[in-house]
Amino acid sequence: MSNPTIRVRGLRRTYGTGTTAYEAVRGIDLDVVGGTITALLGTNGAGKTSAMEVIEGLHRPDAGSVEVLGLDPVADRAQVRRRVGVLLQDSGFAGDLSVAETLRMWSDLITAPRPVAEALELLDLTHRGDVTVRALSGGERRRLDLACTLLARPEVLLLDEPTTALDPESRHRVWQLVERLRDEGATVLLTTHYLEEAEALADRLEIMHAGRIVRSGTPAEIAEGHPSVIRFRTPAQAPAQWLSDLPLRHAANHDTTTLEVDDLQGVLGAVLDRAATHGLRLERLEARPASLEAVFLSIAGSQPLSADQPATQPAAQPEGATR
Ligand SMILES: Nc1ncnc2c1ncn2[C@@H]1O[C@H](COP(=O)(O)OP(=O)(O)OP(=O)(O)O)[C@@H](O)[C@H]1O
Repeated sequence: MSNPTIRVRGLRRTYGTGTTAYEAVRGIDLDVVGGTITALLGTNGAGKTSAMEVIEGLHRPDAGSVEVLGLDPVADRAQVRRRVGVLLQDSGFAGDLSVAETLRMWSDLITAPRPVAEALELLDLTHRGDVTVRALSGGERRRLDLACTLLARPEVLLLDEPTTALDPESRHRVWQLVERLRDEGATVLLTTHYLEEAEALADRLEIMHAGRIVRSGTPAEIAEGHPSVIRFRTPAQAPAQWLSDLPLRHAANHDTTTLEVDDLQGVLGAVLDRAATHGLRLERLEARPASLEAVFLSIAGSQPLSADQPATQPAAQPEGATR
């Protein structure tokens, strides 16, 4: 295999020093092959942004190494900047410039930029070109962020939560755009909290928990071995034990019947046959294959700390509050 476009080995990042030191990234290895999309997923506070910031060259690693396009993102910053597009979680724009002016200002800094009109069109912002940045919605501002990132036609895209704050339609469009850029040859590493999108669109997933990568692989490889789920409203007239001889991993039977199964098609067929035989209507019937959600629940429920970790931990935080 040729060298990966992004190569990370033994990456560690610590905040603070001495007794207040906290190691947010605890030795991760990561390869992103050229022309693919990798999604870095994780529980809240897992260390995704802390790792991305080192890969982006905003911080030096405390240990380990990062190479992007064979270059060191800090030491070779000037070369890396020309070839790598970075989308941070928050970026500052001058609120009183218009959308088109903002893009023109950025494009003046770039050799051979993508035309501003094309960048506006890619992010569905053409009709907002004359609006001041201050007047944009959160989702439009995020799209402007991404438009600025794409001006330089980067070979590598490092995107920290590109679809956060977007409505479902815009999210869908951004994912289509990211896929298209990948198909044109770009290499993409992104973080996201949207598991279904990552599952459907990323070539490879890396799941972080408590500073480490705990699962890696294609979406199918990662979901493998986790149960599929059949769910329906429990029919009032169902005879006792009508499903008890089916090969179920687990069954919960309250107002809603939830069956965890390995053979989704086989068990679903048997359930439908029996419902027909007993004249039962299965309201709100759903059948879902093994999903990342199940993997996530099993990771989030696992012990977060192991013996070799430092004793100092940050105070408990509300969901989503990382800084
Ligand atoms: N500047 C900082 N000083 C101290 N601790 C920090 C700092 N930034 C992040 N942390 C801690 O490092 C850990 C990892 O944070 P990070 O933002 O990298 O996680 P994340 O996976 O991106 O989380 P989320 O999905 O919630 O955005 C968290 O426990 C966070 O509180």
